[in-house]
Amino acid sequence: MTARPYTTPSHPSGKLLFRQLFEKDSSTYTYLLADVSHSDKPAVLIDPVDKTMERDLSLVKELGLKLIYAMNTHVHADHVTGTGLIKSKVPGVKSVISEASKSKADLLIEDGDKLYRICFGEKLVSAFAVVRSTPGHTLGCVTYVTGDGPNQPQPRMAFTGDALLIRGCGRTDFQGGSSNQLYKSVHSQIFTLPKDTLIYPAHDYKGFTVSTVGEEMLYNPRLTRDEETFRNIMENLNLPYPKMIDVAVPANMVCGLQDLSAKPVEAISN
Ligand SMILES: N[C@@H](CCC(=O)N[C@@H](CSS)C(=O)NCC(=O)O)C(=O)O
Ligand SMILES: [Fe+2]
Repeated sequence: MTARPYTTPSHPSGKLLFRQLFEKDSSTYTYLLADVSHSDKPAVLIDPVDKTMERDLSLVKELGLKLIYAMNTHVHADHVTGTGLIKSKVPGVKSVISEASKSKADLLIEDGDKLYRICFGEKLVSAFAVVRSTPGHTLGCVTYVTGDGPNQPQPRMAFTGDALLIRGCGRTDFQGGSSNQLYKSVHSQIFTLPKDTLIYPAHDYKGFTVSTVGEEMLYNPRLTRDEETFRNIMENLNLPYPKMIDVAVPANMVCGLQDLSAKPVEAISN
């Protein structure tokens, strides 16, 4: 599977490489970010999917990047995360998820944490992303924000997982979901970001690729409403449960499949 050609521009800053990748069965977006201003080219994957792990790792290899983190925005219910398989293929990669998710991972992050790019041995140079806690779709949902602070690669991007979708939002009817909490999270943690912050969600079911905070504050049909109307909307979505929920949630509580007998990434053919 290849990336959608129209969704994979390089980042305009020239220093932060950016790719938006798509997994069609679950309509999931995976994001590849890399700091290409340094020869190590440290990189992270946000919300990789097990099915597209080989595609993603091939891209990392082709671009000469050094993958350091395989990050999850939350415990996904509709697909198995690729973070476990990635760890088994690329030694040294750390899996990341929130402490509040009650999952297992190498790094358990919480609100305000910064994920660093690491160059020159162990020297911490600059933050890749700052964590904002955005529960409501699940208890442990987080949003990763890049470019939020001085000397950070611009523009500012918010990887919102399922908390905020383009012209929509994540459902709140399982995994500790709460419409009141989601409403509060989006308004206090996402809509307070500068209006030109780019919104990159974990899913899209309508053909959208990117939005902005300002655009969603004006046009999101759910989150622009008052809290009671929002609760009514969420209580009446009547969505069927995700087909893979019984497989995906237990697997994702340990950051996905961990096939330790897998071949190293160098052995993956294109
Ligand atoms: N049909 C899909 C699952 C679709 C779904 O429930 N999507 C979730 C995000 S994945 S947990 C959601 O929150 N959707 C919100 C919406 O308004 O659609 C499947 O069977 O996998
Ligand atoms: Fe989800």
